[in-house]
Amino acid sequence: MAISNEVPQTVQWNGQIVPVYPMETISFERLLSQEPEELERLVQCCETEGFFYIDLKGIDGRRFLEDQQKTLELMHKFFESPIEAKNQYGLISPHLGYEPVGSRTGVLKDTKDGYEMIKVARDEIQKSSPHIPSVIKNSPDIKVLDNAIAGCNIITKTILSSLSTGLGLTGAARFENTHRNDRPSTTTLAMMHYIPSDPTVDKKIGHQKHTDISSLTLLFSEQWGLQIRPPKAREFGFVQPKDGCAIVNVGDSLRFASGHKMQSCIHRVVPYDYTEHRYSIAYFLRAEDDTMFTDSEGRYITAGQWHDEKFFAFTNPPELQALAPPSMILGGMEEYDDEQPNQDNVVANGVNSTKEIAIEA
Ligand SMILES: O=C(O)CCC(=O)C(=O)O
Ligand SMILES: [Fe+2]
Repeated sequence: MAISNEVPQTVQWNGQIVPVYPMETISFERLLSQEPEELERLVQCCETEGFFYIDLKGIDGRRFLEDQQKTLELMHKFFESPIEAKNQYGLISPHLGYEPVGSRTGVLKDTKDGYEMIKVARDEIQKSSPHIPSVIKNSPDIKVLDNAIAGCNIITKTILSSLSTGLGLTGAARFENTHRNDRPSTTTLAMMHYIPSDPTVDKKIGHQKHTDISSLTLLFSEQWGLQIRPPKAREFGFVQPKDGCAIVNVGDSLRFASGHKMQSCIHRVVPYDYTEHRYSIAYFLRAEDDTMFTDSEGRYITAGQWHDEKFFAFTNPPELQALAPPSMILGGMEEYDDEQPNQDNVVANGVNSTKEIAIEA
C-alpha cells in the first residue's frame, strides 16, 4: 500500500520524465460511518505517506464539490478585479487578507513565487462584519465563503476524529479537542491564482517546496501543478487531479501532535502548462493557538508560535530563511535524492539549493 520507489506512471515535463505518484483514496462516507477498515487505512496513509485523496462523490460529500465550484467562480471575479480592489486591506495578519504575486520565495533558484492569494480565516468569517475586500463583500459572496469554510471544516474534522478513533485516543487527548471553533487559531481558507509562467525565462514561478504548518490541509485543484516528494522518494513527482476528490495532507502540527509518527509530506507547485492560469483552494485546519507540542527542533512550543515562526520563514528571502532553525521549512522531514542521500545541509543552507534546481528544473 505504501508508496514505493517504483514509478508506475510518468509525464514529460520541462524536458524531463517525471513520475506521477499514486496515492490512496479514502472514502468520506466510510469515515462518517466510522468503518474500522477505513479508519485503519487512514491511519496507515498518515503514518506512511502523509497524503491521500478524499473521495467526496457520495451523498454526504457532493455538496462540498458544489461549494468548490461556487468558490472558483468567486475567485475568478476577485482575481480579475483591479489590484487596488484586491489589495484594499493588504495582508491583515498572516492568515487573513491578500498577498500579491511575488510576495514569497519561488520554486526555482533566484525566483519569487508565481501566485496571488486571498485568505479568509475561520475566526473572521464567524464575525458579524468580517474583513473581506469590498469586491466580494456582499451577502451572496459571503455565503459562498461561509459554506466553503464550513464544508472544509466538516471534512477535516471528520478526518481528525477518525484518526483519533483509529489511534484509540479518548477524551481530551482526541485531536479534534484541540481544534475547537470557538478558540483562537490560524485556521484559514486560502484561495490561490497562479499566473502563467515559463520556468526557462520567467522570474515569478510556482510555490517553493515546503511542508504545511497546519494539522490537516484540504486541497481542491482541478489542474496539474502540485508535486510531492513522498518519504524516502528520490525525486519530486506530480499528483494527478482526480474527479470528485480533494487531496489531503498531514501538516507539521499533526505530525508533532502524533509524536512525530505521522508524515508531513514535502510538496511544491510548478507550472505544468506554462500558458495556463491555475486555481487552487486550500483549507488549513490548524490547532488552537495555545496547543502545546514538541517541534522538529525538540522545543516544547505552542501551535501559535510554530505558525508565526514558520510563516516568517516562508516570507523571508532565502538568505534569511537559512537563519531559521534548519528543519523549519520542511517540518523536520528528511530528504533523499540520488545526488545527495542526506540533504540535511541543503535544508540548513536554505530551501533553494543550486544543486536541486540543476537536477530538477
Ligand atoms: O496550490 C497548491 O496546489 C498547493 C498550495 C500549497 O502547498 C500551500 O498553499 O501550502
Ligand atoms: Fe502546502
